[in-house]
Amino acid sequence: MFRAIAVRFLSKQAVSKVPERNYIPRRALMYVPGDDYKKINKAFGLDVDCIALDCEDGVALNKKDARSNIRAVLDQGKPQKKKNYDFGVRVNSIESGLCHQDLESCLTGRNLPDTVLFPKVEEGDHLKWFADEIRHLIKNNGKINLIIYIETARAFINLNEICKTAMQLSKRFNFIPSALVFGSDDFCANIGQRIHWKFCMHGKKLVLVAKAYNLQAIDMVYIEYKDLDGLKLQCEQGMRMGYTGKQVIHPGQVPVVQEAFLPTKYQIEWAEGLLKSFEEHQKSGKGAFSYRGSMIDMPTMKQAQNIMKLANLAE
Ligand SMILES: CC(C)(COP(=O)(O)OP(=O)(O)OC[C@H]1O[C@@H](n2cnc3c(N)ncnc32)[C@H](O)[C@@H]1OP(=O)(O)O)[C@@H](O)C(=O)NCCC(=O)NCCSC(=O)C[C@H](O)C(=O)O
Ligand SMILES: [Mg+2]
Repeated sequence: MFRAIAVRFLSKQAVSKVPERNYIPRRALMYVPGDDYKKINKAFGLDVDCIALDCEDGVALNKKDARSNIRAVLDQGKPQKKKNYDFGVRVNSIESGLCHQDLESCLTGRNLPDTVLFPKVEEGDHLKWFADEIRHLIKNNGKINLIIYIETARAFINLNEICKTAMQLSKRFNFIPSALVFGSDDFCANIGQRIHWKFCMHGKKLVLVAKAYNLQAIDMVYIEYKDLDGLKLQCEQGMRMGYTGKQVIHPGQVPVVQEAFLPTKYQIEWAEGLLKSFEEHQKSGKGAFSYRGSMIDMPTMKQAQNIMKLANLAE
């Protein structure tokens, strides 16, 4: 009796451990240097899922007052576009000594950004620091999404602990963990390498852990920004690994990435047909059946649902 109650209690705990979240599309996550008004205005005219005004690496060390520009942009209110988009601010890392000033500037004005992008997170304690900061800074029950950057060897070693801490803290503090980003450029610098195409193993680990915690996984930046064929190829590789989006640094990259992280017409047609067929077979009492030469059952049906969900959300 006691065991049955304990099992029921534990399984309830396990189920509620990783919450479902509202899905905010972030196929292209576009950086815009926060000190550059011209680029900021340009970005607001683009059809892009996520705009991240940057205080960190896209901004020179002697221009770190970018945070004041960003505050001014936030105070004017989020520019409205035909389609909603995620409006974020990437602050500097804790280690830089600039993070507190960035957060103070960007989170205490008239309007909050939708999302804070938090670079170079290496351990759970970094998130405790962050949670404590925003507890003091954000007023009136405001809440933000949090995107966590994984870009050092230590971060990869501590990945599970980082996500677990984020989940636990989010129950008590005013942020919602939304995504992990693979900061491959910083990762290369951290481990003393130059070329990052070979780091699939780490990229896969990031996807795996992100999915375990219902987080989006956002892939590496492609710095050869004029090579759109190479970008497309890398998007496809990332998508096949399970990434849901990619970092972008130039307007020319946006349409390629936005398109690449959508299901193709063929996939949508396949999924629609499969779902219809699945329903009919369920009614006639068949769990498994044949569809266009493949065996279909519950997991394949869920894959088809994922495709349709993505297609509908990004419309
Ligand atoms: C890479 C760039 C420095 C190139 O800039 P530029 O020479 O100005 O490019 P173009 O002349 O081709 O630009 C054409 C027009 O587009 C505007 N533009 C360019 N980039 C952006 C942008 N990011 N956002 C908005 N608008 C942009 C130009 O102003 C031109 O406008 P117009 O004259 O009206 O036609 C530049 O693209 C750039 O600075 N990109 C951002 C760099 C950046 O943010 N880097 C850091 C992020 S990457 C990262 O952090 C990776 C991760 O952390 C890791 O560790 O891996
Ligand atoms: Mg980085």
